[in-house]
Amino acid sequence: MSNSIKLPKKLMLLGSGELGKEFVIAAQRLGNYVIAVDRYVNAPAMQVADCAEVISMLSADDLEAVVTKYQPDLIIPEIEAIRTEKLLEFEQRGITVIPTAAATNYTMNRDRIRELAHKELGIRTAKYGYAVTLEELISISSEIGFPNVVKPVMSSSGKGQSVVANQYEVEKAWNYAIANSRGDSQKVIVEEFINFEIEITLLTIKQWNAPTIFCSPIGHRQERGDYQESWQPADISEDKILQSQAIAKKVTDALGGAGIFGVEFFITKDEVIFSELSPRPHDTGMVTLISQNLNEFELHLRAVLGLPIPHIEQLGPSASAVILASEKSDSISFIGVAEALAEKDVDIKLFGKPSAHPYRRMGVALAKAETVQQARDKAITAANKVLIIST
Ligand SMILES: Nc1ncnc2c1ncn2[C@@H]1O[C@H](COP(=O)(O)OP(=O)(O)OP(=O)(O)O)[C@@H](O)[C@H]1O
Ligand SMILES: NCC(=O)N[C@@H]1O[C@H](COP(=O)([O-])[O-])[C@@H](O)[C@H]1O
Ligand SMILES: [Mg+2]
Repeated sequence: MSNSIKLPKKLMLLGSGELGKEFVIAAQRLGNYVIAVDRYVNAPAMQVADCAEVISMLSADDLEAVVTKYQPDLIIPEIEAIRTEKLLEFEQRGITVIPTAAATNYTMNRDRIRELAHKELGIRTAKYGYAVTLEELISISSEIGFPNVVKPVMSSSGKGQSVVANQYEVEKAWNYAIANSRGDSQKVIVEEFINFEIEITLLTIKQWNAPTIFCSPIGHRQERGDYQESWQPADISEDKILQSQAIAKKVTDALGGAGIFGVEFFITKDEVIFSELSPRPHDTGMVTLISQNLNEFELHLRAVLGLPIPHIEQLGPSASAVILASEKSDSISFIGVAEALAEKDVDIKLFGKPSAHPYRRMGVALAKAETVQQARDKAITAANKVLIIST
């Protein structure tokens, strides 16, 4: 099989943030040619790619222009906000879209992936409903009960998401969701609030010509719907790992194609509840930059190129903690990196984003230790040492 794979390949990355940057590094190490595309100049992955293009990825015309210009072998989406109907057209023209054009379309809309998982595949999810007006949201919220979680169907990283404690907070949640919805979508999903013991990401690697394989589960903690820290391995029972693997296999088989998927679950005392998934490396999976022999970006690359993955090794208790900006700035420096790196088994990645705004993720601290708790403490301590200053 491997003899038939000819390198280098020409890869077009749609979205060039921190996840893309690590993917480009992995791709470059095998000599591939990468065109990094995003909506702004000097995005992290552009800094390490062969060339860069700044376009609106929601514009079919812009996508057509870059694809015509470069004629890539593969198109690799890195974010959700892409005109996915256009990807379908590229796929029909013979360009491989990762994992498939249909999968990117399913997962950019919370309602589409939810209907696939729950209605078509019969997978357990939180109770949910949809609303396109405030009146509908008021009515569906009282059916679902309180507390519940309201999210725009088109958003990511917690944008527009809020936990609603009672009926008096519904209007505020509606306004917040609509104001932070991607594109012109006016649809929100309201979900039963799951009081989970832990939430996990199960990195699931779907291969062209080999069985689906899994990484050890990653535990994580979120605030404002956005990831703050993650750790591996997550302490959950073997039985629940097998249940989550079975669900991840079912959903990723339905989506098809090849690549890594970050499949998110809520784990309660008795249940494994499917939440959502990314058809690409996952932010919480950045912990694999320190915790595995092959990180999630190298795994994604191997899977999409059809290269073998003979063995994934988990290297012991590990954690990641985010480095967030607190202010708006177009000119950024960091201090404290030396102090953070002075600790054994700590690493820092700064993404090189050209501008900051409150809560924007600018870097990540990684740590390994004897126990998961120690690794988490170490990663958080390191992240706190790094200070972002405007220059
Ligand atoms: N029904 C729910 N019950 C409890 N917590 C929830 C629920 N839905 C979401 N959350 C919390 O909010 C976080 C973000 O939600 P979700 O993953 O749906 O949003 P997202 O915007 O797609 O995030 P990302 O793009 O970073 O994965 C979850 O990881 C979880 O911590
Ligand atoms: N949860 C999805 C996620 O983490 N995506 C990552 O964040 C970047 C956008 O960052 P920005 O908003 O700071 O530009 C994306 O390009 C991707 O790398
Ligand atoms: Mg999520």
